[in-house]
Amino acid sequence: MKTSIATVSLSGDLSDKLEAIAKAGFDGVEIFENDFLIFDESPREVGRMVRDLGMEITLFQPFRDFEGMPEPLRSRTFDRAERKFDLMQEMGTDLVLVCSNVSPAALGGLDRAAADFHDLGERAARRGLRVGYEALAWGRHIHDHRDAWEIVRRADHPNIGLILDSFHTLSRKIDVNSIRSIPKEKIFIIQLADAPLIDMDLLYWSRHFRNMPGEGDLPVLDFMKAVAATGYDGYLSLEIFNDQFRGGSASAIAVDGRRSLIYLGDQVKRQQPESALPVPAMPPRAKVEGIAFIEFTADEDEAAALEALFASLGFHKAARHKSKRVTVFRQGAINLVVNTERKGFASASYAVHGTSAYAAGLMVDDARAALQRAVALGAERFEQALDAGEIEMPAVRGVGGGVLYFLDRQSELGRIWEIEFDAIDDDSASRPAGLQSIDHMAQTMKYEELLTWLLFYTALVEAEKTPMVDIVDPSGIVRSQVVENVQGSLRITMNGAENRNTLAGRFIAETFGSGIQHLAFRTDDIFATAAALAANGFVPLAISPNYYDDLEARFGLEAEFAERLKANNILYDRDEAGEYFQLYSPTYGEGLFFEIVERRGYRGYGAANAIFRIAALRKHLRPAGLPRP
Ligand SMILES: O=C(O)c1ccc(O)c(O)c1
Ligand SMILES: [Mg+2]
Repeated sequence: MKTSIATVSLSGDLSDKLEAIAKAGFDGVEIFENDFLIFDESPREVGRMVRDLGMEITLFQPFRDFEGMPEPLRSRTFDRAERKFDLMQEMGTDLVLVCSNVSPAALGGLDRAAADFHDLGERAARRGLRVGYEALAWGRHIHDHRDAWEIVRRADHPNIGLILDSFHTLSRKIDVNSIRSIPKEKIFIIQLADAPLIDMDLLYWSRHFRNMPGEGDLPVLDFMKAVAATGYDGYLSLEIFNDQFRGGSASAIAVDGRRSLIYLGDQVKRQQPESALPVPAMPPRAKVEGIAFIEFTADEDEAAALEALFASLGFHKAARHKSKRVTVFRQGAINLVVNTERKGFASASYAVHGTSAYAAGLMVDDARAALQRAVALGAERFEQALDAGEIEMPAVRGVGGGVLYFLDRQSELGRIWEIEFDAIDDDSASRPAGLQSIDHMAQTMKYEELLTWLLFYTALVEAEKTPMVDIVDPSGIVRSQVVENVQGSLRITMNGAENRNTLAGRFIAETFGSGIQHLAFRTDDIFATAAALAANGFVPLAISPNYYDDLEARFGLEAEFAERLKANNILYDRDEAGEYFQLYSPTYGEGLFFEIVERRGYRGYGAANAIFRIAALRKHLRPAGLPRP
């Protein structure tokens, strides 16, 4: 599959952009005129830079306000085109994108536009160049690819073709099936972009909010399936106008971009196996049975404190690693691993982030296939030296530089606890509290990283995103996005902090990076669990009594039931599907905390309760600015 991206999609100057694009593995690049105009090198030099990086220039763009001009503007427009043709020949590209005219001077009429394109095609042919016509969603006369295609068809010139851009077609909700009958050789290139659904002016939406296929809400896959049905096998080229991407890391955005195209191609190939799109073969998205373990890194003192907390939550010390300072705490299907090694990656993570949950293990259908897919999608493989008797566990780098491991039941990985660990008898007095499994894992990150990890997870494993919700923190907004599978066996909540004053923002600042901020454990009986926890000496996060008065009124709860919730500091939510109960621990260290939930049919995450939980958790933070104890 040939991949390309428009330089406008990334931050930096042209040479920074080109380097990031090449490094991410793209085959081609669209040179956006402004990126060239503000750059000091000659067109010839730009062409050389692109080719030295092993890429080609897929097209030069945009050429604006061309078709339908009255004289004398028409002649001037053709002169302007000749100047750009000179430039293209120096750069070494044969394709220019002409976007539909937005000028008030433009005259309508498909035949007039077709005649203009025929003439332009003659001029282009003399130089061996090609012209692709794209309908902008806000074009003055032409704003629908069906009209643009009709103009190209009537222009009837081999050097004139159509450029389809998913944003322009999908933002206007134009039926994508109209693409299927276009001859593939008349489609000169495909531009791709997604966008979140926001009700706003089309031009503004397009210029500021586009994102990578799969990151937004537009049916880009349907668009791409229609394109593939024509037999199209050329470049897929990203054109992403996005304010945040322009200010972000060019290399990170480029990696996301290439991942989005590979994932899109993969979906097309699976749903339309007969399509000609040359997509790299890779295993399907991994099926996740659950989160098999979470691994913490800590020093000896903090490990002891964590251990005491785990004991109060009803975990028992279950196994010790045969050769490493690694202990497993278990309850139900939950494995919490504490690593106090002084060498290796756990130790390096501790040095950077302090006590933290730096790794997670997913139980999947085929761990090695999951790794293969992750690598095909451009994920960074994680490997470290093994001791004798250790099993190699497939892994990639995840959020905040942490590690995401893959286990399965079909290989020895499913017996990791028996193979690498010795079972131990726990001598503590704590009793199980009915915690069954990890309901969800909450990862906190900067807002700019949300789309990256959303795409990472959804491209890699069988899981989908749910709509973004705003969480109100007394010090700002945190955006929350969920990735979950239909079975509910994988639930990841990602919180994107916009500033460092929110609880989430502080977590990132204090632990020097993104990571797992909390784990939610599932119980089948929240009240029995609360009683068992109390017997173990667990002190829950205290919730304001005012919350319970409001709750009683809001849901029409029985006074006795509301009183019971209040007595146990349990938060409550309800929707059409059922009821939800939440109980929290205070924060540990720099903002790490635990949650216990019971779901009675409910599928959400208690977003309405977040403000109460955050306000309560904040009381446990040490004042900002004080050094770590
Ligand atoms: O916003 C624009 O003007 C613009 C220009 C060129 C394109 O290919 C496009 O999709 C949009
Ligand atoms: Mg475009």
